[in-house]
Amino acid sequence: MLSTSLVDPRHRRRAAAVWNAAEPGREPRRARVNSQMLVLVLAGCVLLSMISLNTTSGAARAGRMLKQTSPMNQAAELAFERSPVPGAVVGTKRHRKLEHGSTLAEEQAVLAAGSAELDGLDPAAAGAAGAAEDGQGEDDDVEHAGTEAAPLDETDAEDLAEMQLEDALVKQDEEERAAEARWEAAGGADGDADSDLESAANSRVAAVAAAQGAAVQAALQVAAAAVEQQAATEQVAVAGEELQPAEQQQPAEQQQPPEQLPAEQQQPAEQQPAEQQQPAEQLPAEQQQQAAAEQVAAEVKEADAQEASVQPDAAAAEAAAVEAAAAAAAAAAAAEAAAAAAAAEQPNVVDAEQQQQQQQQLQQQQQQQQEAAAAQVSGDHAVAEQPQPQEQQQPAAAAAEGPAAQAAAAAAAAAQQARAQAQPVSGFEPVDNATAVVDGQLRRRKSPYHRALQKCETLECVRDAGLTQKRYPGQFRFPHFFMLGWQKSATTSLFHHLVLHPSLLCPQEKEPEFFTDECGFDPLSCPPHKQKEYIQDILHINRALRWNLQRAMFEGSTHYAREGPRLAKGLHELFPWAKLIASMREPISRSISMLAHNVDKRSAGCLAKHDLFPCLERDLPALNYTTPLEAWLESYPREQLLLLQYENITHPDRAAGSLRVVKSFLEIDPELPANDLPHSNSRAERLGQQPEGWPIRREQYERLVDMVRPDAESVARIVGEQGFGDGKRWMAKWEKAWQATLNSCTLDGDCVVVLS
Ligand SMILES: Nc1ncnc2c1ncn2[C@@H]1O[C@H](COP(=O)(O)OS(=O)(=O)O)[C@@H](OP(=O)(O)O)[C@H]1O
Repeated sequence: MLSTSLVDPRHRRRAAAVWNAAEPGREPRRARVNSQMLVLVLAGCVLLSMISLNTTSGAARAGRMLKQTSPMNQAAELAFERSPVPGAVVGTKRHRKLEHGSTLAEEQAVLAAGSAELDGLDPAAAGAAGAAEDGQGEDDDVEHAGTEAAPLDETDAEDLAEMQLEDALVKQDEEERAAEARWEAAGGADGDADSDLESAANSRVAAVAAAQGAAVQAALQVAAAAVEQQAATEQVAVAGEELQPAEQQQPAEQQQPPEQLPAEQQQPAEQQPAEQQQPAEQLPAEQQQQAAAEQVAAEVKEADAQEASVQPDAAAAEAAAVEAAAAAAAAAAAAEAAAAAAAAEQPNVVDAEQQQQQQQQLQQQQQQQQEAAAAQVSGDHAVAEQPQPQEQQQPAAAAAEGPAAQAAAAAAAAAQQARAQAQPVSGFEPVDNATAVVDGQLRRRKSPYHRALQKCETLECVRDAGLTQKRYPGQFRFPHFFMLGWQKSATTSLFHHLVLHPSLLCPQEKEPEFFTDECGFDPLSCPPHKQKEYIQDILHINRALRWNLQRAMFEGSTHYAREGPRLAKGLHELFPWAKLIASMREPISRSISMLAHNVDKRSAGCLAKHDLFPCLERDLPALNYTTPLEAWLESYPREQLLLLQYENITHPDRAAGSLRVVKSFLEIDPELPANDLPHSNSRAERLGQQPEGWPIRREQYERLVDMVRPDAESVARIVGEQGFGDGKRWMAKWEKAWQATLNSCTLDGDCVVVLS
């Protein structure tokens, strides 16, 4: 207003007239005043122009910074966005400034002098609001003025606005922190509660995530276990083809007992819940994963309502899967241990024979399925007599065809041998046991066989259940096997070893002799109360049922072996599935051991008088092996009988291998318990200080040998013919025992009896 009045010429003339009229003679002083006022007006115009420029440019800079640093100030940001001032104008100015090369410190030093003009200006509000309220024309003026003004001035204005905006932002942060502190002080409890809720929510999320993770892990483990089991099953199938299990050689009605049926065939569908009809380990891996994923989804959904239930379910699934993996790993470890043990004992003659037998099994798979196993027990395989497996013959044949063919054949033979060593010796299939462990349903649910056995009080019932009812994998028939004898052939030691096995249950006593002494050799005609007593008290059926038949019950009565002609048929009618174990000892030694066994009876005089011959001559004919052995072989399939040789299983270097063969035959882990045969029931225990040293005349002993030799040779023949082992080596063991006594004889013919 002032500047306008002073500059206008009409106002200036009117003011001069008034001034001159009122005070004549003031003309020179008035001229000076006028010139001074003109200078002041011009200075005011320049100042106004600068103020206008600073305000507009500051608004642009403030809006840009607000956009970058304070998204919360939406009003200022919106104003900045609507303003056409920033963009090219500000950018052009900034670009131009950089071309000048001025630093921020130089600009701030220049700005410091005039910063007082803008103190108190709120750039966020005034600048942005001003830019929003200003018209396009004014913006054009700013643009024009900016380009004409010194670049340093424009930059100074921007930086000043930026500094002020930073101060404003610091102030805003301080205010927010103060507000936060006030809010916390006033609502701490609520804050804690929220924190707790958040923590709880996080915990729940974490729990669900953990459940998901555990279940997924369980699914993966189940899938891995299934894959592993499938591989193991295929391996067993290969072994079955190679070793030809005994069951495959059984008569038609026995060739596929329930335990060999697929699980889904063993259990009628209508008798099983859906989830039990196809146990998890029998599902394809993909289905298991899908099922596990569905379970996870259900569990996560359920977690909202019942959070705690998720973890146990997932943990149970994981535990089951881990158990499965552990069982599979244990089975694999057992197989490896067996292979390693076999490899470690290679220098041993028996183990070398075992390996040869395994090779022979591979070669003779279509004819003599367990010949090698029995031969291992007998330890009578002559290396020179071993027919070469085909795989070993191939390299020799290939030698003529060139080194490459020979190498290939050798590699094949080595692979075959390695595979044979990796396989269980015979019978024992870890997969079956692993399956039994993996299938958690087995422990919670009774098989039809189990339910049928529960009701049995008669032998006929037990037989019918064993023949007709479905069993789960891993369940043994009841009873599983018999130790038939023969007496004084280390049967007690073997019994003591077997009862320690985790898959076996101990009967009431070692030698109940039930069928020979209680039932007149006809089990099914036995009085009902005795049958019930046998089932419940001797064989402890309830104990077997408590173990869900996953532990096998057996019985060992050494009279059974010799009573083969009267007992074998009846026992087979009753328990056609039973496995039979028999051990034979050199007959003269056995007879002397029998005398020691009956030292408090009629044989006391024989030993006391040191006159063995009459007693042995009396007893030996009754100790015939051949007739009862043939009786057992007539009634039972060869594959269900394991024939041991005492001299082999009691040999310190061969006992372990023999025990493995026994347990493999029984389809239980051959490595448990540790394969050390105890020495039980020795004549030393009975006779005290005189367990041996009985004199005998050479001709007497030779006569005894002549008495037993035909039976011995007959046994050796059966051993060879039936594939129990090498008959000649069998016979050689007994010949060696006889020769030991004959070697003790003096030139006068006085000998000392040496027992095997
Ligand atoms: N590990 C070991 N090493 C060597 N000898 C052993 C071993 N275990 C048992 N035996 C001998 O076997 C004889 C006892 O056999 P049994 O237990 O079958 O006798 S019984 O029929 O059950 O009474 C008995 O033979 P004698 O001593 O000659 O009487 C035992 O000493």
